[in-house]
Amino acid sequence: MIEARELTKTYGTFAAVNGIDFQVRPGQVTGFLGPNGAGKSTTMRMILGLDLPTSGTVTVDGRRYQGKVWPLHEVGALLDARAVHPGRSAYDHLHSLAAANGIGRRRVDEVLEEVGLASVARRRAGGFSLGMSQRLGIAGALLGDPGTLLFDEPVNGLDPDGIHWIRSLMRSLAAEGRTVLVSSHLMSEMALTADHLLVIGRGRLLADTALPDLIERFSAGRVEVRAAEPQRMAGDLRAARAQVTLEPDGTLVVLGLRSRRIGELAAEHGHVLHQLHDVSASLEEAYFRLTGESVEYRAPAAVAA
Ligand SMILES: Nc1ncnc2c1ncn2[C@@H]1O[C@H](COP(=O)(O)OP(=O)(O)OP(=O)(O)O)[C@@H](O)[C@H]1O
Repeated sequence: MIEARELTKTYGTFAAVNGIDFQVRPGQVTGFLGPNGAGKSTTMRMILGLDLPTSGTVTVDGRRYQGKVWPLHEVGALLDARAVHPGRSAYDHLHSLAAANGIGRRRVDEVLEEVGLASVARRRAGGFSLGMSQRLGIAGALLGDPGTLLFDEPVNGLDPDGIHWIRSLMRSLAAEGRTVLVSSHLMSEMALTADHLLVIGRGRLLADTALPDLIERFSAGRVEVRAAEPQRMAGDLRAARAQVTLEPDGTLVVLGLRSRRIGELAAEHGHVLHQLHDVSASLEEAYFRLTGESVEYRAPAAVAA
């Protein structure tokens, strides 16, 4: 379990992380989401002890970082996949990490196999593609078989096969009872991987929620109706104080009445309905609405000529 209390990191007067509280529980994948510059990497660096909080605390399994980087058998992390000496082979890189942590050679072979790099283990890491570097970084995180794992943007540079692989890896690590925190700025990717979400924007926590609850929160009771007589149906719905929009394809988008009541109303007025369904927000939509105010770097809107 990772636990942050009032966690804050300031650079001069700028608060990159601004008094956030959260728990990352074992046995599930927790997605850490937010726009560029939201404070995800800074938070992860503080969890790992690579950066000290300006104030507040963060603990891993109830313990505070004690001035040394967490040993690999406690916390494994993928932060910057390119942070490998370019002249070293994948094997040598992992072996030196292993040796510094009292981990045997056999485990190096195991993780190389697990991440699919066994056949290129003797090649220079400097010649690796971004996807291969990501795999090497992940191998480093797994080396000590730790109970807590942090992955910063792990699918960067991976092809669809690689993306699928990393999703299953995260899920199986969580299923083994480990604590897994994965950062991303892509909601669509997290939708397929995470059980729980922490959403951050401008250094503040915007949501700490199970995935379905986030969707529910932004769905706002929108109902779509297709009726044999859309105009007459719209009139009857408006008379019942609903807000109704008639789309060009004849669909009525209704706000302010639940689908059950709309069905009853249709029966009362003798309408034939072809479709009646509650529209839930997509996760992407929920995310954009949640973070809309906190996007730091946005392309300027096109100026009309
Ligand atoms: N060493 C530093 N000195 C000054 N400002 C910093 C430093 N490190 C980070 N920041 C600022 O803190 C904010 C948060 O950065 P951080 O890298 O944590 O964001 P992020 O959510 O990981 O973004 P991204 O998705 O782009 O990686 C940014 O505005 C960044 O410019």
